[in-house]
Amino acid sequence: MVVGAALVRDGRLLVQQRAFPEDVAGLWEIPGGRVEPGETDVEGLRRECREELGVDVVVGDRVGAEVTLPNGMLFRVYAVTLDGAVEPRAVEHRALRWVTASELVELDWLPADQAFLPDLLARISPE
Ligand SMILES: Nc1nc2c([nH]c(=O)n2[C@H]2C[C@H](O)[C@@H](COP(=O)(O)OP(=O)(O)OP(=O)(O)O)O2)c(=O)[nH]1
Repeated sequence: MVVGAALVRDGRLLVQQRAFPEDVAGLWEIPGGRVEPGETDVEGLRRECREELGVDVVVGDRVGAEVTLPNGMLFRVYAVTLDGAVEPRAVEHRALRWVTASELVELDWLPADQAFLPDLLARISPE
């Protein structure tokens, strides 16, 4: 299971640019990662947000449908909010951006993410 965070603030979604592995470096994704054995989705997503962004989050409702990744893993997205005043920073990634709806559709996304872009767009207030 892979979990992803849909973090929207002031009508913008937080996205991050992968630095590795080489075949996907430069592509954009939402924060998250693999759920470890013994973790719930919520625990895994909170851990990944601490590791990748250096922030605590509150995990809310599911966003969109589950997607099957090319490696066979399931990918689930959850709405999250920041828990505290710490600003997210790119710990493991090349860059972070808060994007509007029109910027979101222009990014080079990891291929699997195309499936839930409409659900992410629906979470961003119209410009
Ligand atoms: N975090 C994240 N992973 C995604 C997205 N879309 C997508 O296909 N993936 C895939 C890439 C990887 O195969 C898998 C999770 O990758 P990851 O590198 O973030 O997870 P992780 O931190 O647990 O990885 P690892 O270093 O332990 O291998 O999910 C996305 O939007 N966000």
